[in-house]
Amino acid sequence: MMFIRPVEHKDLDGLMHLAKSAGIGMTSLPVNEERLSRKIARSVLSFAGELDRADQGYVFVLEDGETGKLAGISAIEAAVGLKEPWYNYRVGTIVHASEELGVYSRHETLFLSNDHTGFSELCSLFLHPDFRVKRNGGLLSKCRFLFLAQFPQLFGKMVVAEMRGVSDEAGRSPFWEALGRHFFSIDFAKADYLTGVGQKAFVAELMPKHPVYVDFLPPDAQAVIGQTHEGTRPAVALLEAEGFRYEGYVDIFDAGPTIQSYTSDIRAVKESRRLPARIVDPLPDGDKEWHLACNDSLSGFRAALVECAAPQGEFCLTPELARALNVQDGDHVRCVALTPKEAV
Ligand SMILES: NC(=[NH2+])NCCC[C@H](N)C(=O)O
Repeated sequence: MMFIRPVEHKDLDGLMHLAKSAGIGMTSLPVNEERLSRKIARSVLSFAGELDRADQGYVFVLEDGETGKLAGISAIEAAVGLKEPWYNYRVGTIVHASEELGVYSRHETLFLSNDHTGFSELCSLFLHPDFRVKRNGGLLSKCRFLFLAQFPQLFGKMVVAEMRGVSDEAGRSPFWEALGRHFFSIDFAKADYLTGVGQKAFVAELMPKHPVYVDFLPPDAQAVIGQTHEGTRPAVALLEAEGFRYEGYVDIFDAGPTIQSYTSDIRAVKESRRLPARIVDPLPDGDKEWHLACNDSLSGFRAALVECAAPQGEFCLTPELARALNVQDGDHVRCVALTPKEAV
């Protein structure tokens, strides 16, 4: 059985293995033992409640219960931008009008913003290719919503996710070539890597200081503003089904969209319920659908998928599931249907 738990120090080898299969370009999972152990250590301290909000990052791993292998990773930053500025472009409007001359023109304009300061961020999702089957991606991504629902005090009122923007196979981003390139004089991949590993001072030093009129960018750069990289579209669809929306914020480097939702409006947060667990074997009959379930514990957090009938007043688990979630009969679990009803 596949289940989710917080990352632990013993997972370093497993993470290195995942990082190798992710290849370059996945900046949140560098093939670098030192960085990965730092990432683990920070998460372990976060789950233990020993860090300030500005430093907290929660990393989850998907474990194959039979083999003990790590199948994937996902994470939430508690609050971005509280130590260093967090940047986006807001795609806004400037109107130039002169009644006297009978001129009215409206210009899409990119404004550098720190508007997402203090928001929580979904990040670092990676599922090993061998495990890209059977709802594993959904479990890895959506377990974070049960965690948000269970521990709202740890997170911001809004959750954002930065989606990868358009670039070609060689990693060339039309938006970067049109804009960033002139100011940073390095490749997109290098700039992306540096911010990914937390070296961000150069952004403040080198970013253009004035709003950028979109009309003045070449057409291929204009065309990718707010557009998602092909490979990332399934992730966008999954988050949109949970209520995430594009609200006009894009990445400063590749202009990929940032999608966002009020934490309490996320479908899986809003619809999740806390119910007493009942351990039974077999599960009661009825029209079965997939549910996400998690236990009540912060440092011992566990989540898994259960195929069961819509729960009525209690949540029925097999002994095997109860072991995976580390719950006893009568403990509480939080649960929600995996897929929104309208998507079935
Ligand atoms: N694709 C990128 N690496 N963009 C730059 C980082 C953007 C991110 N919002 C930050 O401020 O850290």
